[in-house]
Amino acid sequence: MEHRVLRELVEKQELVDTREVESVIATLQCSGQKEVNLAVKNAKIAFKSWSKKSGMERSRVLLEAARMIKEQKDAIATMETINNGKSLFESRLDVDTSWQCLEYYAGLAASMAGEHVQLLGGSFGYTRREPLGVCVGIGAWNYPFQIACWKSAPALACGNAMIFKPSPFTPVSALLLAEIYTKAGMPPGLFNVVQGGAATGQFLCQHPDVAKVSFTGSVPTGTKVMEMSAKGIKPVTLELGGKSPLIIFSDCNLENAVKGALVANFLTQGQVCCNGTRVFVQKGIIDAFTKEVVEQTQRIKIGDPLLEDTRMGPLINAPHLERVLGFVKSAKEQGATVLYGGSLYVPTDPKLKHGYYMTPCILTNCRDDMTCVREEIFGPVMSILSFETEAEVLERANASPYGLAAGVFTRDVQRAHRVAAELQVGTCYINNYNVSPVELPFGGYKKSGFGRENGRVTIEYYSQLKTVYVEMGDVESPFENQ
Ligand SMILES: NC(=O)C1=CN([C@@H]2O[C@H](COP(=O)(O)OP(=O)(O)OC[C@H]3O[C@@H](n4cnc5c(N)ncnc54)[C@H](O)[C@@H]3O)[C@@H](O)[C@H]2O)C=CC1
Ligand SMILES: NCCCC(=O)O
Repeated sequence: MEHRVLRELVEKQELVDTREVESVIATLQCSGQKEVNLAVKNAKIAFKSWSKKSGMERSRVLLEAARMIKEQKDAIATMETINNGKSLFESRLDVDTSWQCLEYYAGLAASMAGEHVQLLGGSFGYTRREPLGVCVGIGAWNYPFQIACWKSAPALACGNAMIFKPSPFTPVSALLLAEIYTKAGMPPGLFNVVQGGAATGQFLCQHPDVAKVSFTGSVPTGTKVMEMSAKGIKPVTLELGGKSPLIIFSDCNLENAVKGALVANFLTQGQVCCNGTRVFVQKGIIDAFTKEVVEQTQRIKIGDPLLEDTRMGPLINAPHLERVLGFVKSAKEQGATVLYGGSLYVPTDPKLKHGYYMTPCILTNCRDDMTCVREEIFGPVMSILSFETEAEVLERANASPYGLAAGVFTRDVQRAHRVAAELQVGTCYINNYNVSPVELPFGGYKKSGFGRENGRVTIEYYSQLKTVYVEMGDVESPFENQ
């Protein structure tokens, strides 16, 4: 189905049938080498005119696109829910952080500047911050629209062109973004969407005219993307997986800590890279905390994600559901206690009965060496671990190959900052979790990747610095009068 048609159906609310489990919402063709070459060729042409525009001109187009996204928020969110399965409530939040990202980089587009340096004898130098060229964005399936915006907004603001490949599991919403960008005034070809899986991704990474790759996905695929990019000496941004710790001290505000733990584990059915799935709770409050967490988790409304009061929809697909349930099974085998959930969920609505639903899971009696505590599950499974001292919990929290995020709940302000400084992670939340204001950089340490999305610093990842030396005197040559 052509995407314009799909969007019109959403606007007219004629997509009711997509609530039928396993119904086809769109059929799209994979892009092969030929289509990738064409996309790169068109992007190169568009780059020529776009990169010559002033920052203010680029800013106006991005602001118009942000306005259109805001205006079409409900239609885009509905599409995203159909695309991914997350609740409509959450899709709306994703659309908000998407237009906010465009607005933010529109604001920075005109401020891209170099510096002026005075040198001996009146000579001077200056630097110019210049775009890279044709950038590639490769996205995961958990935040399809948001990832497309978080990658394209800074790239385009800096004067680059972008070719974006969404995950083949969620191919639709990036197309809406392409339409919006074009209507907002971007030259055709400046933001291209190509569809496909690993092969298409490889064509993109290996293309000699691609200047940079920004990737969101798993560590094994990120490794391959980096290898391919290394062959072409291309810079990469890697937003990879995680197994983040959430540390709850006994002096915390318990009510907030419980809410934080749910937000850290159950958004988007737990399929969030930065989730705080290793929940370390200080011994004195572990019983009170666990009781309240279980009570609140039991109340999460699971079901049709298009309904206003649903907070948990289905997982992305059947193999992934099986994989997540497999982690729960192995946790039990290794001695963990399933205090709540962790099983297949069959909604009462007969249309949903074959959906990929599961109940959110709380595991206790966990040890650091268990698979559920060491490996990224990417599903709604929270492991609760007990600790006694700050030094002990820091050592255990950092004992992971990942370093995407962490959280700490405490009323002791000095401890909060001390712990944040010691945690080996790219983002640390104090007394909250999983809030992603676009003004703040987001990205990982260790195997969770490098480079950043959002924040002012991302301008540096989508531009390069040229130094210009200006001689105000004569050339002094060592070869003169020899
Ligand atoms: N740090 C972050 O910001 C985020 C990280 N993730 C991580 O992503 C994973 C889940 O997402 P998935 O889509 O399953 O990851 P994935 O690594 O399987 O796929 C990600 C993207 O790479 C493409 N791809 C697959 N093989 C490729 C290859 N050889 N060359 C180039 N591209 C290729 C896929 O088609 C998809 O678009 C989890 O591990 C999660 O932690 C997910 C979202 C955000
Ligand atoms: N809004 C949080 C982004 C995290 C992720 O892409 O998984």
